[in-house]
Amino acid sequence: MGRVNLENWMLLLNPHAGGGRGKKDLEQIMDLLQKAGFEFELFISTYAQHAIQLTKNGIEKGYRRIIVAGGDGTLNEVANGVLRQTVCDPSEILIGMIPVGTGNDWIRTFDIPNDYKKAIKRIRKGRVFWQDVGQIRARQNGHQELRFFTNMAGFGFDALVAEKANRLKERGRADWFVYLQSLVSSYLSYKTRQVSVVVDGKELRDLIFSVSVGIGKYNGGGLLQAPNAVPDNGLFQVTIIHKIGLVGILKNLPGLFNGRFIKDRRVSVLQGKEVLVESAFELAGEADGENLGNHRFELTVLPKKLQVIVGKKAFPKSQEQAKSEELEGVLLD
Ligand SMILES: Nc1ncnc2c1ncn2[C@@H]1O[C@H](COP(=O)(O)OP(=O)(O)OP(=O)(O)O)[C@@H](O)[C@H]1O
Repeated sequence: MGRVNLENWMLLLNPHAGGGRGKKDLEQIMDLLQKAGFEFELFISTYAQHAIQLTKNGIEKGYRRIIVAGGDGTLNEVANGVLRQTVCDPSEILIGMIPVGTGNDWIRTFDIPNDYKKAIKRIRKGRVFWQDVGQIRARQNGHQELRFFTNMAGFGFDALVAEKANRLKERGRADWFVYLQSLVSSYLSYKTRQVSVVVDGKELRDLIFSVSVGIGKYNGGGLLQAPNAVPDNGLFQVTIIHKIGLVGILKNLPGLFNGRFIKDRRVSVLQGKEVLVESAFELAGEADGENLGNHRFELTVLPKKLQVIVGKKAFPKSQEQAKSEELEGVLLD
């Protein structure tokens, strides 16, 4: 027996996710959801950022439960739709995730399996978590952009890798090597910049290779860039990699997969509610793998802003989580 209410879901699918896997697997996903007893209406994104508008439309129609079938970028757009709409309080919306993407980094922190059937089982179980959301104000070509993110934002090298990976994805590539290839080619073209990072008022100014600001722990298709991030503690984990050479990067590669790289002397780890990343030079930025901005980024954490369905092993049970589970009743029968 499922614990979640199975009626009135919107299924928002990105056909482009996972290099076209969304389109290819649409029938299979719908079939599995029907077999699991879900009643849903299908919404398909037809262009980049369309899922923001589709989410707003669905909420206007009365939907309060959303299944996202896509990758981190699709979840990002849905979160932006939920937080920008004005019909209801965002806390009324429940989000479940079926991973169809390439990197699928959000699910790694939140214990959602890659297998569709198992992911749907998790949604049926309906274990609710109130996750923090990042708000980012970026300046690009003189105008301000406002974007929310659910997993991680990256600046400098990180963002260049995301930019190159997105270009490869646009050409239909969706394997893990997309990130590896982007990593290598980014290194060859990247210039370390003088960057100022201000975390809760304290400034660090240095030649910086990359800055990651995490709510979740993983980025770039499984790299543990913010190993100590706790997604409901109201704090970003900020990982700064200072100037580093190729030998240093290669030495730290295994550590990027298990989080040990943060012990390197060229790495600083900070925590805070507000982060400002700024450079006089062009500095690439990304949030949940989507590119944005190029000079100045203001980030603010919005504590426990989004209600998502997670797996049991998402993290050790904190007091906050126990409290959030009490609130589950709101969305149950
Ligand atoms: N119909 C569409 N055609 C082209 N692009 C689309 C369409 N619908 C959505 N998009 C765009 O697809 C991009 C990639 O989506 P998403 O991030 O979900 O998948 P992914 O990149 O394969 O996975 P991940 O981010 O987990 O690596 C998003 O930037 C989104 O704006």
